[in-house]
Amino acid sequence: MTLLSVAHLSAALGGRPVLHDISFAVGPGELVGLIGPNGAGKSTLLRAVMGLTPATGGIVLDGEDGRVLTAARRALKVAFVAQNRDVAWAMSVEALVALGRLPHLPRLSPLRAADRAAVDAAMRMMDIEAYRERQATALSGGELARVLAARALAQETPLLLADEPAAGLDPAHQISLMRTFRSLAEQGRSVVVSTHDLALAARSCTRLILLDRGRVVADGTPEAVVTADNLQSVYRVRAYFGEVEGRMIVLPLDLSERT
Ligand SMILES: Nc1ncnc2c1ncn2[C@@H]1O[C@H](COP(=O)(O)OP(=O)(O)OP(=O)(O)O)[C@@H](O)[C@H]1O
Repeated sequence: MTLLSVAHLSAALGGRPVLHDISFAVGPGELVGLIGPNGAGKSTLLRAVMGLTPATGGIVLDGEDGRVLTAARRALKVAFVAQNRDVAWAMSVEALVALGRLPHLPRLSPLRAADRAAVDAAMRMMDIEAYRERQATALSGGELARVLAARALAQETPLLLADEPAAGLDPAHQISLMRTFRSLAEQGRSVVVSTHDLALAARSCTRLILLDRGRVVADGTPEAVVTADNLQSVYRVRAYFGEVEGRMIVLPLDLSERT
């Protein structure tokens, strides 16, 4: 069983090929880290899965053809935390998080008890209850990032895609975000999260997909993907590798001297 399946996906932006023949499937229980250098195609891939960027190839979301899903139906299957954190309107944090419930509500209906519970739970998970009444446009970068993640969590979809959601978060909130994602996966959902934090990805994710210049160059366990060779050939860095509490540690140290 898969919640997301991508087959031979290719995309071009501004007339330039950006994704080349990408195929993978993600099943319930997986927390997949999407890694790769700047410009590798991580955002384009996530946006293509969401139907926000034109692409060729197959996309199946929770058993339905992603190419023909209506926006309303898609919103019941997949939530998206975008890299762009612009908020257009000065609304309260609580109202913004509650937008995540719209796909579940009949048109113009007020929130029901279950919707309020989902909003409260999402705010608790992202530690933003103290900002409930604050204007979303008057938060710090990391606070706003947690609010936007909470909106996606409130959507309670089987599949969650998040584009660099940990960027700008302090260490405690980064760890707690990844714990939340891990716990969603353990409940049988699928999460795909892009990040540049190789250490966090290696520690938290059940699987990593490494993109380079629009192609999948490695896909497997963190130990199989975050290797000295891959860091050298894809990121051009050398790193320290270790293990603490049974989990992998990786710390980029310097630019690679090998060519
Ligand atoms: N609107 C656009 N028009 C043309 N090229 C684009 C456009 N948006 C992105 N690109 C190019 O597509 C490639 C993939 O970009 P993408 O944003 O998917 O990479 P990324 O892996 O998410 O990068 P980053 O880690 O820097 O966020 C890059 O080379 C980028 O310059």
